[in-house]
Amino acid sequence: MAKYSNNLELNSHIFLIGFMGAGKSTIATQLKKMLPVDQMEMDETIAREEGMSIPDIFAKHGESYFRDLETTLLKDLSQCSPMIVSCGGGAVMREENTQIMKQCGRIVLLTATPETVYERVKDNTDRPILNNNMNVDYIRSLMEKRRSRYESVADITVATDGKSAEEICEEILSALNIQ
Ligand SMILES: Nc1ncnc2c1ncn2[C@@H]1O[C@H](COP(=O)(O)OP(=O)(O)O)[C@@H](O)[C@H]1O
Ligand SMILES: O=C(O)C1=C[C@@H](OP(=O)(O)O)[C@@H](O)[C@H](O)C1
Ligand SMILES: [Mg+2]
Repeated sequence: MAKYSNNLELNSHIFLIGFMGAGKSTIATQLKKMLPVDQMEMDETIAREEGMSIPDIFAKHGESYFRDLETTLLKDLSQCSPMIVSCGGGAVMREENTQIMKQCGRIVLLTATPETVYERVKDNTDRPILNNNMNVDYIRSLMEKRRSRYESVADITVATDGKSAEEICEEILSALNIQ
């Protein structure tokens, strides 16, 4: 693991994208251990700056308010030194957001099957979009709606089912030629 950390300078951000539960936050944390750069969790930053949780932001202000916060944060990020960015699963659905990401980083799509996603997120109540629809069928249908968007914006794609965080990171670094 440490083999990456001594001689590497990232020259652009690494944006982790993909459906809820694909493992973006988990993999960002693992990548941070392998690379000498900072990590940014978009949801966490937004929640901290707003002083309330993501479900509370959705409940109080609505989804489009949250989406505007994502865009503002990405604009700010584009001015920062390279880091590993764990995006919210819906961030790339907005074209403006994708343009910002493309200009200042590489986009890594993490995938997982609907069944895997369900198993990973079923006991969690932090995702307002799933809170009233926590079942495999709904996850599958929303994933299908988003799939082409995710695939078309990604520079590389890594499937995560049945893999450890370390294995996934090794695949990402290899595909990005970072070693
Ligand atoms: N490769 C993996 N194998 C098993 N569990 C995982 C894996 N990646 C993430 N998880 C688990 O799935 C849940 C959702 O992961 P998270 O990183 O929050 O996803 P995302 O940020 O994409 O929504 C967490 O409980 C996490 O521990
Ligand atoms: O897919 C989405 O629309 C969302 C994904 C969430 O992040 P994760 O993908 O990290 O769960 C969070 O940004 C918000 O609940 C909306
Ligand atoms: Mg996350």
